[in-house]
Amino acid sequence: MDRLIEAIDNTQNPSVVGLDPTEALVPPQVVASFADEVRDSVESPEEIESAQLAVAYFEYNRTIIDAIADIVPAVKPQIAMYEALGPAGVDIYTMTCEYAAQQGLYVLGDIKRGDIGSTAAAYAHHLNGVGDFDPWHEDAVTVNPYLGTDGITPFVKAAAEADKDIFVLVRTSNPSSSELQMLDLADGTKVYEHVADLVEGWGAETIGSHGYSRVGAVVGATHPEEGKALRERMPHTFFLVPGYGAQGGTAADVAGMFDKQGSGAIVNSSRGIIGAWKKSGKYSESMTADEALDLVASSARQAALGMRDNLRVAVYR
Ligand SMILES: O=c1ccn([C@@H]2O[C@H](COP(=O)(O)O)[C@@H](O)[C@H]2O)c(=O)[nH]1
Repeated sequence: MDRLIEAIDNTQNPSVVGLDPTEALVPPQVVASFADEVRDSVESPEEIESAQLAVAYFEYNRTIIDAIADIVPAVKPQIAMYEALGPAGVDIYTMTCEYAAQQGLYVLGDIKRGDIGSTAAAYAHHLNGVGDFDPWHEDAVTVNPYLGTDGITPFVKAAAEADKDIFVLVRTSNPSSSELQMLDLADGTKVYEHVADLVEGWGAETIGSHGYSRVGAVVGATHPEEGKALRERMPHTFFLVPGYGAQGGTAADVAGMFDKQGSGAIVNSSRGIIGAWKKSGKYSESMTADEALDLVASSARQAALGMRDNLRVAVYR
């Protein structure tokens, strides 16, 4: 986690921009501008739509990355948005991760994998690659702990080998998260608290020079009180905090998830940054693709600066 913490220190910005493109978030003239290019490159007419969206997603992502790379430490591409397009989308996911890494950003792949040990070992190649080849270009991935220790150990091992990190789901931001996570166990703890204790244990051998291990936790901005209590309970665990912005979380809600030095967490916003152009009031259907991308860039930068400034006030107090 040392590299992430140093990137946050360098930017004085504990936020990560989520790259979660959807068809509704990319201006239509940008998608349309790739029609001729993909028509000549696909093997069958059925592939045209996904190929066209995929190249449009990459242009959109590159525009956003260029607009924010000097002010944020990290990006979090959500692989589901890319897998939804099939192989063309997966290619764009890896190209996005590579491009972001080339711009000096820490790349947190939101892949939420989890399986029995042998299969988890295969998923863990997201971190340690294939021989010397790193096809994914991620610095960290998210992992689902539902299968327990043997589903996590391969990721911890791969992360240590490759000098990378993982973030394990502990208290997620979504409305139904309490159905399982808030259940009471026989010893009086909640399920999510038990997972939190496991996560501290899974990371114990990998604590870096800033006091945090390679095994981070996902803690939703929508649970401020539980997040604050988890900060105390998990002194060596760095938090990835989604749920800011579009899901209702605020800077005040996440403040308690940071440690006394203003470290210990990074807050994600996806739609709130990459979709800011839609709320700018400046968009017009008559814009060219280049004009629309300029608006995407300026709106994303403005939203990212606003988030940074709000977090600075709430966290670096
Ligand atoms: O508990 C969780 C875990 C992951 N996510 C992911 O974060 C982003 C949030 O997107 P917004 O547009 O900022 O709401 C998305 O990729 C989720 O899959 C989460 O929201 N909550």
